Amino acid sequence: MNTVPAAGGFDHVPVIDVRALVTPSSSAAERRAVAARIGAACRESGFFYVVGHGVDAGLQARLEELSRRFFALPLDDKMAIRMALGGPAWRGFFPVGGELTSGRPDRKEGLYFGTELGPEHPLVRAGTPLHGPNLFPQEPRGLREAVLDYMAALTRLGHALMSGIALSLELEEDYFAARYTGDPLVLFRIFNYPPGPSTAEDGQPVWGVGEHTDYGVLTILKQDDAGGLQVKSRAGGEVRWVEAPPVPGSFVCNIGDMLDRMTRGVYRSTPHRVLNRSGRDRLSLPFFFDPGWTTEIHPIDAPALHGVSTLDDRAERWDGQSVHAFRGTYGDYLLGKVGKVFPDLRSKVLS
Ligand SMILES: O=C(O)CCC(=O)C(=O)O
Ligand SMILES: [Fe+2]
Repeated sequence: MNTVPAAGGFDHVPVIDVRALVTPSSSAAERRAVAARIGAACRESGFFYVVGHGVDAGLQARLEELSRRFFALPLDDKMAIRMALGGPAWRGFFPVGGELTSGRPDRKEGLYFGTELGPEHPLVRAGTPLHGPNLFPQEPRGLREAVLDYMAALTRLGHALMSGIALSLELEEDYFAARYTGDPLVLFRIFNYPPGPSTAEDGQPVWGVGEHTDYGVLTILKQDDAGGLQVKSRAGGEVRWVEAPPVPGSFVCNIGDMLDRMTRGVYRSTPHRVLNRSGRDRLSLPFFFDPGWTTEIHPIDAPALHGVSTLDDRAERWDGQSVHAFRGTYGDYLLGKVGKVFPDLRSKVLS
């Protein structure tokens, strides 16, 4: 039996043109060629940029401008939609220091959104955490429409990229849609990372976001031109933090814990972190395209993965846990994580 090769290092995040995956008239060979590049990136670093994705540049510019105007509002105005008011739907604003990674406050403020669901939706009626209506601010006008349009566009892109990931594993293109992401759990955040000293009084670095992995299958991130996203590369025992600098017109994609679990560690959920050294605000918009809440996560029986045995990486992981030990639904996994990042809100979500 083969084993997963010891993780080699990498020195950059590749840029992949995914036009063939978002163009219905593309040929099977064109789609497979893109998929092969995605597969190589997923095995090597778990990170890749996408260009040629077809998401409207005007919509992106509008959303970025409105987001900056929101964060420039007085704190009291922003707190009018604070997360405590979103209840179990887990939506709204949190101020700088309000979110923790590995127990330490991140230097970022943000807005949480998700698929807009009304009170009649069965999962909302059942009181399912992280499902419900969004909290939109009064000001700036138009943010609501921009967020909803952007989530719809990125959901389409998420489906297209998952079909490429399926092809890269020699699976049918709709493998993930048929089992996990047909009705995806979509979480969308808009973050502002204010500038500030890079060390705290206790000498510890002040991260915009501390080292972590993402929880689901695929994250699609829009970042502005400030830079500061770093990806962990490990060659032998040596750790190196590789920058993922801004690439105009691109999104940064990365694999989450659930795809790592499904592929027995072959597609890597790679740790990353943010350090804003630009001296100005950094805006970033991560979009999480994840398995449906009630879907059970299983290792994939793919020809491309036959003979691979599961890598136990718990000693290396930021949270000291192995995703490969996990049994259950994506909802179970996510609930175990979210309580740790917002301890104050945990009782509201878990009750
Ligand atoms: O803001 C970024 O560049 C990364 C954010 C991130 O890693 C996350 O929200 O999971
Ligand atoms: Fe992340």
